[in-house]
Amino acid sequence: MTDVLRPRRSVLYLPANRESAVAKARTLAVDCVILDLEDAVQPAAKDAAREAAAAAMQAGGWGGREMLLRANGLGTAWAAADLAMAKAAGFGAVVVPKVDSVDEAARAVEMAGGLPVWAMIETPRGVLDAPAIARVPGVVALLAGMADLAKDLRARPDGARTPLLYSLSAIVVAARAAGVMCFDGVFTDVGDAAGFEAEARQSVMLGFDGKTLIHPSQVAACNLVFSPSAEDVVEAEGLIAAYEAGLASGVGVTTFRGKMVEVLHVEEARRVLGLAR
Ligand SMILES: CC(C)(COP(=O)(O)OP(=O)(O)OC[C@H]1O[C@@H](n2cnc3c(N)ncnc32)[C@H](O)[C@@H]1OP(=O)(O)O)[C@@H](O)C(=O)NCCC(=O)NCCSC(=O)C[C@H](O)C(=O)O
Ligand SMILES: [Mg+2]
Repeated sequence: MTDVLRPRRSVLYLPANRESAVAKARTLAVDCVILDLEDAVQPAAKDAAREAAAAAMQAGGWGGREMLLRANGLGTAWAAADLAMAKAAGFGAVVVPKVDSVDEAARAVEMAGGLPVWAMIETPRGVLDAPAIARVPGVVALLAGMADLAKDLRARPDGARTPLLYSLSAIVVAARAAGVMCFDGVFTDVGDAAGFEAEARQSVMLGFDGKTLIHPSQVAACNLVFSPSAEDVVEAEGLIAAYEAGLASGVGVTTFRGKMVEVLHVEEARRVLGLAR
């Protein structure tokens, strides 16, 4: 069972075998850490990286950060050992790349041995099957992999990610329909702070719960953009108070700051307050 009100704004990837990054991640204000064994680790280093990931977990020092392992794809020779280690070493969940179908999602859940699965949607087929993948019991989140997806689509994303918007929204719709979480893909230009912030704001607008990151410089902006602001909290409290005043006077619909308020707005306002807390 996943705690839906636990903030998961910033989800940082790092190569499991890069010692300086592992040490740095323990000091960063990230909500989730993904030790990567897949694309950030070259084939010859896979076994050593798996050992490094286990050692990093056993050494501790991760505080309240949620710890995930990104395993290699299920079709590889490394996946079974990756997932067995994740369970044995005490990771909180596993990220499974390139999940293409319901069958593959079900296999991931089985191989994860009870650990929650965050399924990566990063192939055209994965996008089309995302609604069914998200409903597989044991899958608790969809993770957008927009670099792989753009490659497979032969898309050339602009600053507004125009050719990817269909897929990004499809991932959010699939996740929300199934009641699981969803996280946006990475922004690869680590030197472009303004570009990162703009993309993170677009993630929020699309409905994602958080964003995956690749560099410490992206953490603070991500947390800020995905946190309810002080104004959001004041707005939510005012809206709930207005709705409750309406109920007390016998009406189920009222206005707040000139806009209609119904129970659905109150539900969203309560979610915002829960997150802010
Ligand atoms: C992108 C990087 C390769 C850049 O590396 P580098 O230029 O060496 O970074 P810096 O010199 O600026 O690093 C400064 C210090 O910060 C630490 N660091 C860097 N990145 C991280 C990180 N991700 N987490 C924690 N700490 C980090 C460095 O170790 C330096 O520390 P120190 O020496 O003590 O000062 C690099 O940032 C990187 O490797 N990022 C993560 C790459 C990764 O994990 N990729 C896989 C996931 S993304 C993906 O696969 C896409 C997806 O699947 C899709 O299809 O879209
Ligand atoms: Mg990928």
